[in-house]
Amino acid sequence: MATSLLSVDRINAFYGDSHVLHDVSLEVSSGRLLALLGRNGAGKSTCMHAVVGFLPPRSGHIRIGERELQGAAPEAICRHGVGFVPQGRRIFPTLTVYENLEVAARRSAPAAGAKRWSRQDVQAIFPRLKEREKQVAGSLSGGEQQMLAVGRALMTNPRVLLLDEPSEGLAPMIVRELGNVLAELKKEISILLVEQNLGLAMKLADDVVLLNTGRVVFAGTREEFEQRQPELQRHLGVH
Ligand SMILES: Nc1ncnc2c1ncn2[C@@H]1O[C@H](COP(=O)(O)OP(=O)(O)OP(=O)(O)O)[C@@H](O)[C@H]1O
Repeated sequence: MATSLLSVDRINAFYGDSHVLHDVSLEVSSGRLLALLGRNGAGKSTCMHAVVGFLPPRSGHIRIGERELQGAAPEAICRHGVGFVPQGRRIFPTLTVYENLEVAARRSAPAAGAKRWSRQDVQAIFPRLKEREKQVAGSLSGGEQQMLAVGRALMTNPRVLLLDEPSEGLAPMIVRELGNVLAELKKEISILLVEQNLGLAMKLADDVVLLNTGRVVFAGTREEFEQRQPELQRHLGVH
């Protein structure tokens, strides 16, 4: 049986008085990719923001391995091995690809169980980033910028990688290319993926959690999800 790496256990999160996540639980197992699905506004990004410490939940637990993350600051959560690629790819547009990767590098020892990533390791997964090494990041295509954003997160030596809608705004051909490199990447690291593109999510997912208005309406393997897809379709956006 796969061992749990990132565990989100019955969290409740609020924006002011607005209760957005209701007893949400999920487990990212070691070596697996979990796709977190749901319509616009279902609470997927909020769930990621809860994990990385931007919106600490009011109740529940978040653990990586044995370590409790609930209540920890975002820097500490990152140091304990949670890498985050937010929606909209935060890269430094005026720095080169090389510089973007190097400034993200963590010099301290990786968290227990994490790999130390070098720029060369990242470029082996994303050969485009080798070809474009000297180019300023702002001049890259959308797909390349997304790869760079993922590469920057890898340079922090995460144990688990959180990707928030990596395909957003990319042309279908580029999404296919991104899907191929993410398929390679998932051999190296456990991933929590938020994705509106169901085709991409199904190509990559081992496990699926489906949210509707901040509540889990399905949790299981991709195969179980696909079997129940006709009845679950109403909880998905039209993509
Ligand atoms: N900063 C905020 N302040 C108040 N409410 C917010 C804030 N951010 C999100 N919400 C609300 O929280 C709920 C969940 O939003 P969230 O962004 O997590 O959904 P999502 O599933 O990621 O959707 P999307 O695909 O549109 O990003 C929505 O009702 C949204 O309007």
